[in-house]
Amino acid sequence: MTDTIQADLLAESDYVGRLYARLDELRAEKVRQLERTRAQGAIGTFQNMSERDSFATLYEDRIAQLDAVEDRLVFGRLDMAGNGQEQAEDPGTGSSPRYIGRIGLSDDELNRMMIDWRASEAAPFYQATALNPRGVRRRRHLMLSGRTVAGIEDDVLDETWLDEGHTHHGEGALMAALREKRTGRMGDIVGTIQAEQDAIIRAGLPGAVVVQGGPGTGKTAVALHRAAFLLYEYRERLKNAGVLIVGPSNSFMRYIERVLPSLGETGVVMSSVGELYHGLHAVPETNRTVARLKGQLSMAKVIANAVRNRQRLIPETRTVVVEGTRLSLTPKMVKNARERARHTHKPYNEARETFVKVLVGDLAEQLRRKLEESAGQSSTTDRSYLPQEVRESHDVRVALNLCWMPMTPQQLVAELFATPHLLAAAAPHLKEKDRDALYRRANSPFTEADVPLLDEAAQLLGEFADPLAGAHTAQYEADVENAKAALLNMHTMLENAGIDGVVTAEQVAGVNQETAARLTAAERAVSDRTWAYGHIVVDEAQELSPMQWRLLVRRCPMKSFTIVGDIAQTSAASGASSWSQALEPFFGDRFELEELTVNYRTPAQIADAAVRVAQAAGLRITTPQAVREGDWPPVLTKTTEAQVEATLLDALAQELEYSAGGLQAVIVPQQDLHRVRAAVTAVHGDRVGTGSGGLSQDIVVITARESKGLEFDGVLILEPAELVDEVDGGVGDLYVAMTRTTQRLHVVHTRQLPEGLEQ
Ligand SMILES: Nc1ncnc2c1ncn2[C@@H]1O[C@H](COP(=O)(O)OP(=O)(O)OP(=O)(O)O)[C@@H](O)[C@H]1O
Repeated sequence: MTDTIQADLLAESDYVGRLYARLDELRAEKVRQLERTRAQGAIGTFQNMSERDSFATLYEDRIAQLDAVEDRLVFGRLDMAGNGQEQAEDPGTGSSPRYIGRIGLSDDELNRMMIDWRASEAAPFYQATALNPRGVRRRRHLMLSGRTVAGIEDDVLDETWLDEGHTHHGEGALMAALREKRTGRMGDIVGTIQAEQDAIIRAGLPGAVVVQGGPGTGKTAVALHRAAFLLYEYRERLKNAGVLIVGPSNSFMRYIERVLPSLGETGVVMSSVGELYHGLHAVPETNRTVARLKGQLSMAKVIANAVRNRQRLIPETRTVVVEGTRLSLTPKMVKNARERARHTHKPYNEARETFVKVLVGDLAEQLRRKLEESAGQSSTTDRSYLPQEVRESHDVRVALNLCWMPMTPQQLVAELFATPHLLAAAAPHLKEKDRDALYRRANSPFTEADVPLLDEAAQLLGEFADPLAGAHTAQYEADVENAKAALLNMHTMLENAGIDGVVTAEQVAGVNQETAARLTAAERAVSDRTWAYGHIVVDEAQELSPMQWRLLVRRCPMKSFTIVGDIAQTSAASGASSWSQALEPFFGDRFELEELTVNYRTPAQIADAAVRVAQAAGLRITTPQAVREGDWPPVLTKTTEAQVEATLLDALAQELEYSAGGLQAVIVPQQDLHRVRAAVTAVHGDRVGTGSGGLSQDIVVITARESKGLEFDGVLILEPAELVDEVDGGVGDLYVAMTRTTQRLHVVHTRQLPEGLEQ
């Protein structure tokens, strides 16, 4: 190492040390503040306690944020043609540097020490080029090892600096980042964001931005960095509304979950499409016909019909007994009450209150007349208790419920698909064979395709509050019961101390509601189906059905979206075949289409094979330019049915040697998943995981569908022809599977290979 490099590494390490010292100081200060707040104890009024809790949460969040930015706190330095706004002059270069890092840092006197990568002053770090240097003389990447600078990469944009001796080059910060072993968790790319990516990340908040890009072009990375940017740039606007990030599966959400915290953002709501209906963990929909049918926009009408059909008339007069008096409930009375209830235009469960009120009033009037006739009393007698008697009559409850039963979305959807005549009435436009395909037992688990239908039903049904029952919600009643039990002990203590009656169970239950009001936007948003987000990021968006789009647009009425995906990777039966077709019903033509063109993940030799397979099958794809050639072409191993398992295990052993501690995926057809996982586990034990794997597991056995969005150092595919067959002959899943690797691809097959795979 030359003396200049050595000296620069030391000088930079010195500065970086000061940045970390500042981070430690801030952290210690917040820890002290938190301890002081907690030490105030659980005394004082509810308001004091609630303020104390709010401060404690604030400090805890800040400490978590400061902890999360520890790794590679700073990664860049810009030497600008001085404009008086920079940090203190560097005596070595005579320039005024800007350090770029994960968050902004200032010293005690408010002198800027490091700029947040999202600030506009940091933008030239990502955007400056030799042609348009934007005032940058030198861009420096700092590669950290712990808290010291282990490497420097320079990019000189001012040619007068080229001879100064203060420039260092290696393989490049980007290449070094791409060479790193995968951990099963996505990392941030904040130090090496490329210009075409940066332009998308920094696009404004309003409107919908669609990012189309082939495999490995950084769509997911860009989407997440954009979320972090928007939260920084539009903090005030997004603070209360929050940002929702939606991805295809739980393993994908686990794969990306650490990126935003590492960028200093913790308050984002993340959800797979199967979890979008609060409290429900929907399973994947494996029946492609069902997925296609339930994904169609016409399902909204089916659900609306199903709700309407639950408001029934009665064919003939029915007798109901109230306190021994026989009353008549006529078809006309029910029809009139239904009309009045529908006229309120309220959701089903809320409109039911009107329905019940009208009929209870009518029946109470009938009862009054009958009582007066039989007793011969005048109408001045107080009869105001009669409606209550009518409400409490068992007969009346049964009769009214039969006409207009209060319902949950789960009940409505489960009964709709389990009861052929209900479906026939709600979906007359469907062919009988399609309705038969949709049939399933009432207790079957809900699938991802049901999620938007449940959401639609919830929208139309509204809150469940039974006017035939008490005024409070079940949750409130439960809270009061809990509080009563908790207070019993306390009252004894207070009585002993000569005081009582200070708090009631109702007050304590009320505090629960206040607590709910103090939760962060993110926490409230998760549990509130009607929450309107300020921005939604959708990853693998090509897979969404029209009904899923409808749900998401409802969650963000401002239609501020970042939508990333690759049309060529569509495999869902109800997924998109073009962005305009998918988005037109919701956004019209009001969306910006951006394209990413460089594949950072898959080496060219393997990416080319994937492109050949896609093109041979007639898939229209954009072919991104791979940044690396790679050391290995795809390895193809043919075997027989009898030998397939042994061959696969041999191939895996070989690949594990190559990947040497990296993450290895075995991607198999759905039908072979359990068998292969068992066989691989028998040999490799608890090294074998599912989903994206984890730090302790370096072998992952999954289906092509599950591999969507993930990446591995090596990929071993079993029977590609089967991956094609299981999605009705589409090559989308095989294309996805082939492009998950950063290094090697090995294919084991007994059947003929799909066209294009062999060179
Ligand atoms: N600018 C960059 N610097 C360093 N690494 C990058 C950069 N851009 C992308 N990458 C890396 O390339 C890989 C692929 O990125 P990402 O998963 O975001 O791509 P994608 O377009 O979503 O892929 P796919 O559609 O195939 O799932 C990731 O490991 C990511 O960290």
